[in-house]
This record gives sequence, structure tokens and C-alpha cells, in this order.
Amino acid sequence: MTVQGGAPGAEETADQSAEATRRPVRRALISVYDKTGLEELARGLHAAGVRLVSTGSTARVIAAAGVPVTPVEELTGFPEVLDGRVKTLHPRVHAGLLADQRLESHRGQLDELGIEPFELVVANLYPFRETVASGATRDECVEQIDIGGPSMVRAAAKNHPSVAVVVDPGHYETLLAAVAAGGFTLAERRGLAARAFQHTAEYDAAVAGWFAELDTTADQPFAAHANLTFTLDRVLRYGENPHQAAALYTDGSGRGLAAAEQLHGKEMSYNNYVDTEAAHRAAWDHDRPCVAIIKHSNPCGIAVGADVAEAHRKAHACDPLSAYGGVIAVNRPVSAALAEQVADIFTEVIVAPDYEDGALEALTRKKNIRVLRCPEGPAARTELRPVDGGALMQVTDRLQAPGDDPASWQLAAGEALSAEELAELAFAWRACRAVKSNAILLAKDGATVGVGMGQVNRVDSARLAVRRAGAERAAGSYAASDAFFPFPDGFEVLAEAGVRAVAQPGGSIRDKLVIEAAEKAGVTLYLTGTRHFYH
Ligand SMILES: NC(=O)c1ncn([C@@H]2O[C@H](COP(=O)(O)O)[C@@H](O)[C@H]2O)c1NC=O
Repeated sequence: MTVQGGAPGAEETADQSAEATRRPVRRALISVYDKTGLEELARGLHAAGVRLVSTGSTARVIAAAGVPVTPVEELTGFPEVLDGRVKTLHPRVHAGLLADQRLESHRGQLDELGIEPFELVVANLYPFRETVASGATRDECVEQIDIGGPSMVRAAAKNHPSVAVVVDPGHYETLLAAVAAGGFTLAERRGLAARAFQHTAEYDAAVAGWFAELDTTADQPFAAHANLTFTLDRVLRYGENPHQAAALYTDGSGRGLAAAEQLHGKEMSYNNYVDTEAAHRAAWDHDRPCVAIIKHSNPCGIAVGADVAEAHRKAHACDPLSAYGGVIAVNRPVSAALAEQVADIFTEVIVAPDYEDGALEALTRKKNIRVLRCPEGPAARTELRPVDGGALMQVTDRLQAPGDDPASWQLAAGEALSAEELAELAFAWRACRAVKSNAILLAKDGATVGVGMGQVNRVDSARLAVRRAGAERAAGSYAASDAFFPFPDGFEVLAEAGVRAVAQPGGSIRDKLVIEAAEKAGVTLYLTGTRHFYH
């Protein structure tokens, strides 16, 4: 056996220069669903002397651009059949893709069979994920499972010592430059192969995940395999601390915070993302115009108002000291009035579904503020938390009927609240969900006034909330506790501060003692029956 360019593996030797590993591209197989940039690519390849072979509508676009192209049927001598299920799945195609051009035996077999090799594959796959997302029927989704495409891509990637494979229309310019330079180097082909296998792996994970999800139910929403694939979006400056490397990955859905459009400001940091996620979650928990200001995942203030500017003034007033350097989330487009208010306060990030006329101009007067547009609220059905050696998955906590609807709450002590007052307590209850456990939150006039967060007992959270509200604001406020009071002591702290009413889940074996404390203090107590721990 003689070998051209060294035996397999010989190209890895350090003394072989990158230039020597370039492989000129003489013949390319192009089969793309996404036709972006196809005409320019075909023209460029043709101008560089590359002969093109292509499938159905890809070939038609190339021919219409005036570029000579051989239809794949001409190569295989076999028609495209079964509604496109079989086009490139043919030995004449795959032998041309898989022949290791370094091996005389492979070259000899191709000669005997009259098969010409390919040096380049350009392919992208049927839009399976997008078809599922569009709500298509099962049969329509199945039809969008690409079989021939991944086969070509995998074959070319395996055979990267001989073949280059490009799966991303964004890489066509680089491809043409490489062809002009005499072909990709081996290291480049290996990089393309890695990208190609990642592409097909993500694709297969999406398909496998879809099949697995077909067997899940509302009661058992966990598929047998969590086929999650994330794609590196960008490396961040550092992680939670400067000595931790960090990066942002996206899940391919093209939605949510990871895909938010940054309109202004410095690069988002790891901690910016964490806080923005918490702020976004908090703001979208409310139906009325709402602003949430978050630091270290906890609220400095949350408020609703007639408009977002009013909501922001109220949210900021909760704790102006802490709001310095905070992250602001808004559940409506940012008005110019809100933007003017924010422009005066040092703010790390603002995220909103959109920005009205004049708002961006006001915000961008500040160099440092990061301005994000994220059109929608949080939607993930499940959430994942890594644990050493595995991961925990849970259904995402949401406000839900009946427990979060005040109409279903049980009056346990004191006089029933009027509709207006009940709405105040309901605001406190919703806002409390944004506070890290143990959480006690005091609110008045649709705004938080005192937040006690993250304590390891509920009494300290209550004391913190009261202290941060101050005596005047605590008196007559509406209080919420994310979980039941295990003893009356935490409740008594609130009662002594003069709160008007408390909402808490109930369910403690000592509920009776808490209810007695409420009766004694003349504080209205509602049991919600729903808990919202947030860790
Ligand atoms: N069946 C096959 O042999 C086959 N070969 C290539 N494809 C796919 O067909 C698409 C391109 O088809 P067209 O050129 O007809 O638009 C590409 O997304 C490619 O991945 C195929 N389709 C599906 O499996």
C-alpha cells in the first residue's frame, strides 16, 4: 500500500507545515435547506474552478444564478424519490465523500468504479426544531427529520483528511477565501469536522428529545434522557469572581434572556446575567406595568403603577441605597419618562420588551448602562440545576391558580379585607416570590417597602423586613411570607410592627398558634395553601 501525503496520522507530525496540508477543492457537493448566500457561494466556487454537484432545489437556485451545476441524479443515475427522502443516499455520492484520498487502495477503487471524489461538502439540514416550534403535526415533524443531510455531513467530517465540510452559511466568505488559498489546511478541516459533528449532534438531540417528550405527561414531564445541547455564544470576561472563567451558551430556541438583543453598553458579565434573570422573572410576575430592581438576585424594590415611570419611582423608593448599581427589569416598553429617571441612577442593566421613542436616547447618555431588549417573559417549562455528578430538574415555579389567586385564600384570622386591600396583599404575595428564601416582604400602595431575604430562620427575615421598611412604612403595610411560619415568633415581629394583614401558605403543625397570635394582635391573616420557596 502506498500512501499519498503520509500514512493516516502522519499529518499530525509537527514538522509538516500547515501549507503542505491544504487540499485543493476541485469538486463540491452542495445541498442546503437554508439558501442564504447560496448564489454568491456558487459563483465564487465556479470562478475558482470548482465543479458543483447539487440536489433538487439547491441545484435549481445555482442554475438560475447562471452557474453550471450537475444534478445529483445525473451522478447517481437514480431519480430523487419518496418526496425527497432519497436524494444523496447513494454509493456514488458516499464513496466520493468517504474515500481517503491519502490511500492508493481507495483511489484505485474509485477509479475502477468510475467515481470521482469530492473535496468539499456544503450542507445544512431540514428545519426540524423550527417545524416542531411551529406546532406542526407529528407527521409533518417526522418529515422534517433530515436523513441524507446528516449522512453527507458526517461522512465528510469523518473523512476530513480529504474533505472539508461547511454547515453554516455564515462561513461562506471564509470558505471562498480558503478555496482561493489552495484549499483548507488539515487543522482547518479538523475544526470544520468538529463543528459539523456538533451540528449533527445538536440536530439528533433535538429529534431524540422530541421523541422522548411525546411520552411525557403533565404528571410525568421528565423524559428518559435530557437531550440538552447548548451552543457557545460567547466567552464572558470572567465568572462570578475574576478567577473563574465563564461563558454564555444558548439553547437554540432563539428566545429568552440568553438571546436578548443588547442595544447599548459594556459587555454583559456573568453576574449581570444572573441578576437580569432574577429581575426579569420578578417583573413578569405582575399583570400591571411593573418594575423590579434587583441586586445579587434579590429585590431592592418591586412596584406596579399606572405606567412604568410611576412603577419605577415607587420601586426605587423602597431602598434607594441598594438600588445603586442594580439591575432593572420592566414588563412593558420603557417610556422616555422612565428612561430619564433611570439615566440619573447608576444602573448596571435595564431589560425590557422594547423602548419607546426617546427612551434609548436618554439611556444611552450613560456609557456604562447595558440596555437589553427581550420581547418576552420567562417561558421555560422546566429548569435544571447541576449537582456534582448529575443534575436536578424541576418544573419551573409559576404563579398559578388556585393558590396564587386571592379568591381561593382562606381567611384564618381577623376581618376580611376589602377588594382594594386584598389587591394590596396579593401584590405583596406575588412580589414575595422574587425574594430568596426565607422571604418576608412588606408592601404598600403596590410597592415593596421592606424586604427580608435569605435568612436561615423566618424570625430574622421578619426583623430584617421591618427594619428595612422603618417603623412608619411598616405600620399598616401588607406582608407576605414565602412559606409557613413554623412558630408564632416570626409572625409576632410583623404584628408588633403594625402590619395590616399577612398572607402565608399555612400548613405548619403549629398553624393554630400563629392564628391565635393574629387574632390577639388584630391582624388579618390569609392562608394561601401555596408555597414559593426560591433558592
Ligand atoms: N434524502 C436525502 O438523500 C437527502 N440528501 C440531502 N438532503 C437534504 O436536502 C436539503 C436540500 O434539498 P434541496 O436541494 O432539494 O432543497 C438539505 O437540507 C439536505 O440536508 C436530503 N434529505 C433528507 O433526508
